[in-house]
Amino acid sequence: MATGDNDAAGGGTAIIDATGIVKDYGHARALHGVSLTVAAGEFVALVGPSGCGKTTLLKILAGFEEATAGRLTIQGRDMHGVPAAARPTRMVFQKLALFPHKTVGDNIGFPLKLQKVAKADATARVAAMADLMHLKPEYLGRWPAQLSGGEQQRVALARALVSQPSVLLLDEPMSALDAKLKKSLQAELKKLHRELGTSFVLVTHDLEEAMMLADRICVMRAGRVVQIGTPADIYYRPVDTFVAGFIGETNFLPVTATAAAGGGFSVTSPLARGGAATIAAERAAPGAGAGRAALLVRPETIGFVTGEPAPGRWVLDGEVEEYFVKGASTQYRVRVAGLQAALVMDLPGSLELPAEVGAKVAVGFDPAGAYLLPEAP
Ligand SMILES: Nc1ncnc2c1ncn2[C@@H]1O[C@H](COP(=O)(O)OP(=O)(O)OP(=O)(O)O)[C@@H](O)[C@H]1O
Repeated sequence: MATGDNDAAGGGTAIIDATGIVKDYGHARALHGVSLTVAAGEFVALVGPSGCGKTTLLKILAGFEEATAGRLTIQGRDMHGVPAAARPTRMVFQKLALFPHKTVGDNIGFPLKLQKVAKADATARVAAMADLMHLKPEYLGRWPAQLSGGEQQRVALARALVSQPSVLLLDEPMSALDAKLKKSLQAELKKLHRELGTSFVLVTHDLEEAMMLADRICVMRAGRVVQIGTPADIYYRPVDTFVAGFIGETNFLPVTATAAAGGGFSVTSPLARGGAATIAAERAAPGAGAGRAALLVRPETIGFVTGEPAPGRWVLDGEVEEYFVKGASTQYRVRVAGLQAALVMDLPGSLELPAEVGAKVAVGFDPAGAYLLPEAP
């Protein structure tokens, strides 16, 4: 779907409806009119380069920052002037904000104490939440410093969830964890989301994490939303070279496009052998038009060509610049004359390497399976 497609996934009821959110810090504009809806029970990830405004947007949803302009409703209620504590949202920060001098149990139960929940009820809810987060009962009497980093992050999650918020806002909650712990907490987070039916909005730098966890990904750039869509939309149907390049390493082949019947395009490239190729209308971004354009060719769709290429394939000649054995796959970088960046290819991993550094090679792909984008600005 194109830019501005903010409809909640699956047409569910919007729990968060943010329209035209502007945020100025002094004279600097951090958000330039951002619109986002989040459906009840949906998991949305906010991604984008450092400083693009992800955390600012999350803080506005949480009530830790007030928007300069725009309208925010949560559960149909206008949030203007509503303090964080009175919103049906809870936020988990990148840096743990656990109280060091309260026990783990008191940390988790703190929101219930504020809500003046009866002690027996609160104790039961803290125990249930600790259990859900795989925190052993004996941990409840410890100090936060006596738990590991991953366990502390689970305490922070338990504290955010104990008061049963409708929306959980997560600001890079896993960025401080090592790779293995991160993987296990990601799996737990996904399971938790499924079990609780709470809406999650996650800010992350980790694109794989966003692809794995989110129902929809919102890609931001310089205070604006560039595209909102399912992980498959964002990966296979990016609106431009920025989104395509941001979500995974990829290739852009300069092409010349002319309009073809049925809304598609006929494309040619001076760098490729194989003649004009037809790109169907559904394989062209809404902004792509006749003239100079970029063909998005994902690394996993390119292979070495030996002998006669299959009909319809485009073939480029080049030289192996580098390769990386990654286990399940091997990445090759092939220098092609006339192409700015080396062509990146991901081949299935194998014991025998198909080519060494410096080898003259031919690589090929099916242009009809590529995706046409407007030329990079
Ligand atoms: N309290 C503040 N005062 C002034 N400027 C701020 C403040 N908070 C953020 N900014 C600026 O607003 C812009 C957006 O910041 P924000 O933290 O929302 O970005 P981000 O996308 O979350 O970045 P990162 O991925 O690095 O965390 C940045 O240019 C930042 O310097």
